[in-house]
Amino acid sequence: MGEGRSREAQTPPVDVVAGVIRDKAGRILLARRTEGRDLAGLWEFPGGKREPGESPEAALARELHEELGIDIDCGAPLIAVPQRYPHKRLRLDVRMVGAWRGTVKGLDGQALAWAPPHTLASYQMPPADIPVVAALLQPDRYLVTPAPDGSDAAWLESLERALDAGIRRVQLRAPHCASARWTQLVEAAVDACRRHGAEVLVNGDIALAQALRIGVHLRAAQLMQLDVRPLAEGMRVGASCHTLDELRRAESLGCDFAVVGPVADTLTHPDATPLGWTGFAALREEVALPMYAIGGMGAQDIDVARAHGAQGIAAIRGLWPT
Ligand SMILES: Nc1nc2c([nH]c(=O)n2[C@H]2C[C@H](O)[C@@H](COP(=O)(O)OP(=O)(O)OP(=O)(O)O)O2)c(=O)[nH]1
Ligand SMILES: [Mg+2]
Repeated sequence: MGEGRSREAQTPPVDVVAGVIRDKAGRILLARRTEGRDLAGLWEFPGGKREPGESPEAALARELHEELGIDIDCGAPLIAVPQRYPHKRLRLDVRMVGAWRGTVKGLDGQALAWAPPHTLASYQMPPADIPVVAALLQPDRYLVTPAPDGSDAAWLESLERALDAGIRRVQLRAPHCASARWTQLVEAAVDACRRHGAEVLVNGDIALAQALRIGVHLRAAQLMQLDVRPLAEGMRVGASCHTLDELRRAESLGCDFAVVGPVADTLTHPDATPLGWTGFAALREEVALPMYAIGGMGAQDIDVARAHGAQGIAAIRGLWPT
């Protein structure tokens, strides 16, 4: 890290607040940034800079009144994304908009689009918006399975209970499990996940992922040895990352998301120094990937994770029914 960079790291981020506005059909409003401003031509969630002393809620209401001519009730926080751009740092605080009144108009001459949620990824957006779109569309909990230490039936029963409890993204992982037994168990688990409409990735085994047409979750060392995305587009690729180099590789390979940690102390890696939320956010702002926080996490940590730009949390113990 050069001297210029470390000085820049100390400039405080610009506080931006933006809103997710939906119509009765569930479509989401996007605005196109006008010519002559930074990031011109890209689509964004309407909003703007917070003024000194202004609350995020008041700033969002003011911006949407000025830019769109509507009056809003500010709803729940969705995600707050720290992001570094070449000439500034940003914290993009995105709120769900509850009720709103008036007729939406592009008062700054900006183009507007009502996007059905599944089309959001087809709009060109600034880097900070990639985690925002993922927060709208993808699961906030990522279950990593523990090794089956008892019977296979008991392990499958726990998986089933996790799926019943609403888990919709699962990584099948069993570091010390013999391979024939594991392959059989993976097949049964994939079946259970499909029945529940949950997405499933297998840890490390690219060939098995291809054979079963499921996703793959890359280990950090494996990630660094790859030069191309190991599965076709449409098949999920996740990656475990601990450093900025690994995150940059995950981003350049076109991984769908990364898992980053340990954020807190964890029994899985007792010797690792936790990143803390500040360390997590510092990595977060350098890449435009959806990132799950892992290490001592449970469902109760999702809100704080989202406030630091995470997609949500990943966990073994914290999400596995006992
Ligand atoms: N509103 C909004 N801004 C975003 C998004 N994503 C993203 O990177 N940004 C960046 C672009 C800008 O650098 C910054 C927002 O500043 P802005 O220039 O739009 O602020 P503003 O509406 O107050 O307008 P201005 O009068 O200061 O030009 O945040 C997004 O989804 N919505
Ligand atoms: Mg604006």
